[in-house]
Amino acid sequence: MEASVRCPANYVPLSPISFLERAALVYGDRTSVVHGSVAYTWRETRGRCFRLASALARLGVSRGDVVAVLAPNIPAMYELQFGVPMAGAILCTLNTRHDSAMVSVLLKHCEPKVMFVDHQLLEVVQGAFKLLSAEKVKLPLLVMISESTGCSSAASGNMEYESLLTTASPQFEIKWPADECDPISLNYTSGTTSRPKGVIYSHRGAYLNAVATILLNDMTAMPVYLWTVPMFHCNGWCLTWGMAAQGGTNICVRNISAKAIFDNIAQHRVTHLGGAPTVLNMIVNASIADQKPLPGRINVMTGAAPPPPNVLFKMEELGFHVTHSYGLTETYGPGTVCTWKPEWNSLPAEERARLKSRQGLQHLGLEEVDVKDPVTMKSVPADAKTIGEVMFRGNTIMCGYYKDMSATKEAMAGGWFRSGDLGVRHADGYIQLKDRSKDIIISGGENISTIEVESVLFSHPAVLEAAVVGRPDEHWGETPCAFVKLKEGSGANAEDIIKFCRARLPHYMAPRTVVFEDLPKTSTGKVQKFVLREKVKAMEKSLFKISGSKL
Ligand SMILES: Nc1ncnc2c1ncn2[C@@H]1O[C@H](COP(=O)(O)OP(=O)(O)OP(=O)(O)O)[C@@H](O)[C@H]1O
Repeated sequence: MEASVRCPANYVPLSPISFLERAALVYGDRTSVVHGSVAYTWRETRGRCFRLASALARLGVSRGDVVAVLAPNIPAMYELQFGVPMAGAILCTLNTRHDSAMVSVLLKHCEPKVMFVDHQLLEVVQGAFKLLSAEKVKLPLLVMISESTGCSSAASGNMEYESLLTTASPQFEIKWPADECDPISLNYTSGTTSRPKGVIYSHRGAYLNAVATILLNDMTAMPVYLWTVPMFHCNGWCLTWGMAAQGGTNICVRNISAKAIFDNIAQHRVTHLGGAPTVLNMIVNASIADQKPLPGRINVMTGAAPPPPNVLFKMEELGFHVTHSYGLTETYGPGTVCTWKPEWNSLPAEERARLKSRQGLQHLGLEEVDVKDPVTMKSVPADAKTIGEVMFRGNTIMCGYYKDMSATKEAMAGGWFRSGDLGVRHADGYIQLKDRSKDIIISGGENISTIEVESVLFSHPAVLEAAVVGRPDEHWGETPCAFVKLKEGSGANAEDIIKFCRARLPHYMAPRTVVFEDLPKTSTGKVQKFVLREKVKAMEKSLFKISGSKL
């Protein structure tokens, strides 16, 4: 329209760096980060991030460079989420469970200029550097993060985080993104189904997803957030930035256990936390000695894997308010939310848990989530039965896979981001995941949702954890094979478990084989089903098979 202008007065590229600037003004004296006996205010956190950015500039980091970090949820890890983008650089947070070989592969791919490493993970990085040196790959500058503040690590010959901050200038001019679509971070996928892919996030997407995640979490101002989600995973589902937006307090914990969760909730009067269903499972199976009464309302956001209804039910029994969200690294973490409707409160508890285990609809940052036939691109009918691929479209979809244009184009073909997840749509519009396309079992021409079978297994009183994969079968193609970890002291056998499932599922969906053992998981709480499938093949002859059982 005439006289409508775009100028600095009415247009500023979106960036979550602005959350920190505002937090230091609005919440300056309030506690920003707590880790053991260490605590900072928002003014101090901003000051430390300035020093970090100016130290990075002194080390030669400039716009567009990658800075990597391998560290658990500690204050330095939080500060890097702001300090690195303030220097104009791109933060690459690596998974703390990776070994030297995987770290070396990822470092070779992302070519960081500087690498920060927690002192407990130094050996992993040293191993990775050795491998890179053997390949004559240029190594990044290494900065070690020590446990105690201000200590020097001259002995190891590396720079040290606190010393770097102490000697850095507190003055720094933030290198704001020239364009809001400039990259802010590089996140590798969990590697559940294949080799991790490098997902590029923009300042704009990070800003929008942080705001959407705050809203879906019911986060009002000044929440107290317990960090049970790794900050390396999708920048802590974008809440590293979101906590600054709301002037919250970040409670950092190096190692997560049920005891640590209950202790920190009580000590800091935690209002929010998040976690994959494995974390929820840890909470509901906590020993009586580890449990403590909840000091008030606690909102828990779960996602990253399908939450079994039985686990949701037990969380509710303990008094937690769980919000279920679903997404991928490619959607900046949370992408949908199972928005809770007040009229559901009066339903029986099992029904409430069943409704909540659905993945819901897009959050505010996305335009649309749909379940489509991947070939015709037609939406499936909302009949809760027809399976299609879950696809997304909107402003919080990744910019692309780093250095992989063909994978980027393939993932976004047809104007939608293709998740590789299979789902259905219910009559009320909510979507529900049935499986990953790589995990679904096809038995005698019927699709078997491993998520559905696992939900039943989780409701068995003796089962602590369960995962189902297809076992090759000459006649049926595949039959379900359950890997089960039992609760301590419980004595269920394979026959009990198969009978239990047969009483609750169509016969063909019930496992025909049960293997008792620990489940291999990624550090983001997903079961590595490809490992289980390999085991099924390798153990083919020695597996327990219920004698005479027929589909
Ligand atoms: N709420 C949820 N319910 C069911 N599954 C979920 C939920 N949230 C996430 N997931 C699963 O996690 C996947 C996304 O995981 P992530 O991006 O961390 O990497 P990955 O897919 O596990 O790794 P890779 O792509 O390297 O195999 C989704 O595609 C989906 O299968």
